[in-house]
Amino acid sequence: MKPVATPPLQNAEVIFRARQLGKVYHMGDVDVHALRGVDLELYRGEFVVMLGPSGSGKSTLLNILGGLDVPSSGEVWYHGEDLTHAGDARLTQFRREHVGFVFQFYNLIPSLTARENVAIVTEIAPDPMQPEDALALVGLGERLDHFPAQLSGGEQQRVAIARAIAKRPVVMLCDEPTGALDSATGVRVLEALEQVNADMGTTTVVITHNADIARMAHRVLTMADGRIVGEQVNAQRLPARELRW
Ligand SMILES: Nc1ncnc2c1ncn2[C@@H]1O[C@H](COP(=O)(O)OP(=O)(O)OP(=O)(O)O)[C@@H](O)[C@H]1O
Repeated sequence: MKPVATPPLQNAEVIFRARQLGKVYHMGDVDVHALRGVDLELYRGEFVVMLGPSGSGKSTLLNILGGLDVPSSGEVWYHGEDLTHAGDARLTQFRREHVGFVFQFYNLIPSLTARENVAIVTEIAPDPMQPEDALALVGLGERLDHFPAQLSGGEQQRVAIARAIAKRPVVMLCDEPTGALDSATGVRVLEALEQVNADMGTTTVVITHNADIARMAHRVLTMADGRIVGEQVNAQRLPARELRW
């Protein structure tokens, strides 16, 4: 299949805006500067891949955008709302209603089926998808009643993606979603994320150490030493299923 032309982002709606974000962790006598002045816009519907060496601040940035952590300095805005000064209760509501997280390890509940793992989230969301529909979207419509132990690693990760999308989040934040998977299985997981991004218009950020994955992105951000040091817009995107590593 031919690479897909990337639509221009200039006119797209800004979902997140970060200004001079800093994050310092105090470890005893030592200050760890995880972020050192990050400026960033994320646009509605875009697929962003974030690269950078270990310790460069990728997870810290993602966690702040998703309301799991707060910055030490600077500001982060979600639409018109200043998240920097939102209280814990508001951040919890923000995460619950608007953010889908996917991590390297799937964190499924072993005693629940795929359908039940997704239903846990849909039961507390204001406008959820049916668990069956979310699982069908990631290609698991035939595995609804399987327990995690009866699913492969890639299938478990796709259940985790279904769980994240079932509340119809505005943004999907994915930290090394293929980090524990072999290449063929990882490609299948990326296809699921690509499908969600295309079908639902969910702004998607994927952190990875794998530079090959950057070829499927609209935009590639590179971090180093707590800063964004590179930005590249792909004129053409490669479909996930064409990726090899
Ligand atoms: N909770 C924490 N307490 C103390 N230091 C932390 C904490 N979280 C992150 N750090 C430090 O902040 C820096 C940035 O970490 P971060 O996890 O954001 O990097 P990363 O680019 O995601 O790395 P990796 O690719 O290895 O996951 C590192 O030096 C890390 O040790």
